[in-house]
Amino acid sequence: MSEDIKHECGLAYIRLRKPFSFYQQKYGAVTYGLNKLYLLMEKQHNRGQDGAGIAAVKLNVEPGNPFLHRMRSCAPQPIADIFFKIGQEIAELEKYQPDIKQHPGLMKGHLPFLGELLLGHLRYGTQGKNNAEFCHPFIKRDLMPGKNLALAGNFNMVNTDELFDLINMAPGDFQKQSDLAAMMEVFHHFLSKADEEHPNAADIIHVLKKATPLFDGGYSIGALLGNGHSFVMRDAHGIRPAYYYINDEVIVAASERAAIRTTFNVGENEVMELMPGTALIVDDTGNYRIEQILEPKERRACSFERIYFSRGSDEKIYRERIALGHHLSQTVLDRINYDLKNTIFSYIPNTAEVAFYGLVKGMEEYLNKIKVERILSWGNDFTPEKLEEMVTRKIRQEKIAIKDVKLRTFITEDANRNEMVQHVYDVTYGTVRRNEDTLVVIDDSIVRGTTLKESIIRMLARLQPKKIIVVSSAPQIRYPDCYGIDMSKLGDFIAFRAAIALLKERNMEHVITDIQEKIKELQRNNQLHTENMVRHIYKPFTTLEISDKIAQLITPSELNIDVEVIYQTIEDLHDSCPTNTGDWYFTGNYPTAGGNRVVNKAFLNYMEGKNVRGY
Ligand SMILES: NC(=O)CC[C@H](N)C(=O)O
Repeated sequence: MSEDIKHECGLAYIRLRKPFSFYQQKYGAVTYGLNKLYLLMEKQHNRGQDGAGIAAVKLNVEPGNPFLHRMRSCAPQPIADIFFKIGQEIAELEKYQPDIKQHPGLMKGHLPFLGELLLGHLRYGTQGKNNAEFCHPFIKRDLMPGKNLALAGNFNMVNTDELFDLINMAPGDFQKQSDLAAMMEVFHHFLSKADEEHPNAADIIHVLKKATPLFDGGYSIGALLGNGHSFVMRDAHGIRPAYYYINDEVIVAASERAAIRTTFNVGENEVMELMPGTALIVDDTGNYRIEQILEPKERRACSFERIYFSRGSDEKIYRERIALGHHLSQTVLDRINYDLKNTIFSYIPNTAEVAFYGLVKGMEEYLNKIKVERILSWGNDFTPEKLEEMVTRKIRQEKIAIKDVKLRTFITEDANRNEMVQHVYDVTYGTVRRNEDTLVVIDDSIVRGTTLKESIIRMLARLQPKKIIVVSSAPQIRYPDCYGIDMSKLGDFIAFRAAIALLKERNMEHVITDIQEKIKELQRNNQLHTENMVRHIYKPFTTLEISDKIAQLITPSELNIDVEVIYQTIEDLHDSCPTNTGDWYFTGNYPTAGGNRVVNKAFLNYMEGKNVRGY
């Protein structure tokens, strides 16, 4: 990936079903649960690097003793920071009682985070600031254990303000900025009512059925209650991912299947997908149920999870990324006029590597077909040399682009800055034959196109290829995300800028102002949610015209080199990733009503020069 899309948040939930002595005896570690939580979080660290947090609830604590603990960190390595602190606490205990780890009961009493219920979170903020205060889990304390709540999730709400209104609450300055705060208040509102009806035994299903219909957004959330109950739930469209694994000893849930597999060393089919609209609910005795809370709606699981966010070590995701690359091979062959001798294939490190293998596989299939055809056409007319030359022909693949460590340039604003910025990537010299070879490089998506322009294209041009073709394994990103990816400003998207540039070139600027007027009218009538007006910006053009404009925009003006861009088609995306059909950032088809509101608002913000998110 040439530029950071702020990923998704990551969720990690563990419920220990046995007493601590069990884990101490079986695994020699009273901290078994915490160790697993650490692994489960670390294996998903790609999902959020603004900060991390954990919460723990202890079961059967004597009244008067604390049972809910939480720690959050925004340190550069937040997960390590949290668990290092816990390690220090253990070391401190051992200083005075060297064999305390042999006494599970004592450990539980002394170590705050040694709880049977554990919740971990990795954050990339989509609302509020990126400091520790906004890191999950949020907690709500109460004298009644059943009204204590720790909440964390991977989500973005598009109706944060409305949520406070719906429960008749005036949010404070901090709360206003946070969708998690809004969600917390909604849950707590219904939880408190239910707790009053059934003290310390609120019916979670009832609470979820009351609270979740109010949420407009994509979400997977985890919660611990002070009385030892807990749940994990996923939105009705399945926009955000959630998986779980259950055995006699533990109940586990996380955002990524591969993280659970690795942490608990279990098979693909042992880890289940938490289906859209359902909740995994665990009571204070460790019994669980999967309950359909919301009627499942059309499945629109986020396709970016497969293209880029989730780790490619998942066996299905790996195959899907291969398919993404493979689907592009025919278009690439056409573009290079089937001239494989003079074409070099490469990729932008590191996430595009798997799609690259898929692309190369497609090329190999073509080459093998040609080899067979040629050899057959020779009949008996060949020499060993001729045959050898033919069978040893290969697709030329090189590691050309190299991602360097982040260059924190000390020069920020002067002319030298561009010179510095281009060194974010480097190239391998001596791979390309000057003015003869075409370079094909695949990336998983192009959002702003700035890194491509400022660094990658400039660097690749130093090798003096005849042509550079940039291939994107994702389709054109045309519309903002509002369900958990921090990609919300229209003016940032190179596809949007290309469409605007084309409108201007062709004297069609009236389209832009017409749309603005129509959106304003919708706004006046409270109808912003009814239609995605930004679609009309792209309508006059074919996808190819926009791709060509993008190619121009990412070519630095001083470079005298031919640059082309090829994008994945929507159809091939769906064919490659059949279970994750969520594609609103490519098509503008938002699964929830709030989506249209966000995209229309994003357009107004763009027109008014406001650099703020559309939700
Ligand atoms: N990426 C996410 O899932 C973000 C979660 C939440 N909206 C926050 O900003 O904290």
